[in-house]
Amino acid sequence: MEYGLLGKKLIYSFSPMIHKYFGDCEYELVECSEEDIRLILSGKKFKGLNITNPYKIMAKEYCDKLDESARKTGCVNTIVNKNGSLYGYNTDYYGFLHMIKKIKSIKKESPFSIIGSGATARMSKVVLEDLECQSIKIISREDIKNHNIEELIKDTEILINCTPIGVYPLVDESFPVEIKKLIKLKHVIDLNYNPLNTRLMIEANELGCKANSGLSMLVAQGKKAAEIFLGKKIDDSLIDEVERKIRKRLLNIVLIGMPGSGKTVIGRELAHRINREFVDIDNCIENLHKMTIQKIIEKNGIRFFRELEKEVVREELLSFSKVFSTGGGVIEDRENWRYLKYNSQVIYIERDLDQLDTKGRPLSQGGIDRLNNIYEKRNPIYKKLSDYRVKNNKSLLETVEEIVKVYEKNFSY
Ligand SMILES: Nc1ncnc2c1ncn2[C@@H]1O[C@H](COP(=O)(O)OP(=O)(O)OP(=O)(O)O)[C@@H](O)[C@H]1O
Ligand SMILES: O=C(O)C1=C[C@@H](O)[C@@H](O)[C@H](O)C1
Ligand SMILES: [Mg+2]
Repeated sequence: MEYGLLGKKLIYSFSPMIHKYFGDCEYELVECSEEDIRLILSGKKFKGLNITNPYKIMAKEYCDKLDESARKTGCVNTIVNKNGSLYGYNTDYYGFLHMIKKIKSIKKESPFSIIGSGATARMSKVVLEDLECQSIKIISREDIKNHNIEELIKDTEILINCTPIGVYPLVDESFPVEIKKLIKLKHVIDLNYNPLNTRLMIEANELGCKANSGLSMLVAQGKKAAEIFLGKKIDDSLIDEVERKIRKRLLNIVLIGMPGSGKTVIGRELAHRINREFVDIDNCIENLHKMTIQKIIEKNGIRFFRELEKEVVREELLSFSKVFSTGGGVIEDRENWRYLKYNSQVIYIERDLDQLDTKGRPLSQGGIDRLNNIYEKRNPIYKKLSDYRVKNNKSLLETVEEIVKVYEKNFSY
């Protein structure tokens, strides 16, 4: 192995993609036990490594020299092999520093709470101290179990999650601090990045707080690691560019809206136009159950159908880089709401009610009054869940073109 990442569980990692952008080097993901990692580090048959959880503290033992970031944090996430001598760094330190400096609304006077007690929590504390932040509380999982934590950290304005809670595939794991009780909370930084919007971030947004994921830190630490691996300077401006590229490449586009509004035909054409895979959730349900939606509902009832739909939504919407069309009723089940947000930008397709196609759609039967009823109930939810709204009262190709423009302009945010 030349370059790569060692850690216990790595299926969620974006590091190979990041190192492709910065160094275009062979970069492998290697899941290791502690014994494996000790053998790899002592064998020294590599050029450069990143180390992730839970081995960042242990990795320090194998380094002949540590830079300041590694010394101060007591953790190593980057090791370069120079003629048999191992040099250890903590590029997370630089990545987090870069990220925090970019968020203009964060002030050093703000009360911070760091949740976690591992290497990431240690590193975050050192960065905040170096930035002369005045109030930093560190809360471990033990503290959460033993105290009324929301009372203890009630002044928190900025909360930083340094635990892996909510990381793919356990995306639904709920955060142990009830953030709605933190009435001064303004900003949540979740240092996880897969899914792109974590449950904690989605809940923070619902409370009106700002939320950032760890993607910006991950890219910035990757840039620093690439510089160390390759022994060359990489311009800082590339950090934002790579982050934008990654977001644009990974974010799904999910189309929601009334039954018969054009989600499937638009989705198919859009995917073709921007060269992405297209997935129609209704079509997945039909394939899974080997029956048309109409038949499934006639035979087993709407409840049964909604359960199948939820199963498929969960399976499909944690992937990346696709265009999805959904069934009009996907928003009826609140548990699907988060799934629409985890890795996607949601576009509400709006078409005049008298233009909606009702053929073969059992729930749309009963004329315009029936459609009006459905619309009154669902329209506020479609609006609430969507990032963009696009009217489909023009030709199909014009509607698709409008969505392509939204995608080109906004998807990297
Ligand atoms: N802009 C448009 N111009 C002409 N026909 C359109 C337009 N948009 C949609 N249609 C037609 O409306 C019908 C319904 O479209 P489609 O099946 O894509 O809707 P849908 O939103 O996916 O419905 P469902 O919620 O039932 O899955 C199709 O026959 C489609 O060709
Ligand atoms: O998830 C990842 O790919 C990584 C996470 C952090 O631990 C980083 O320190 C590491 O370099 C890469
Ligand atoms: Mg459809």
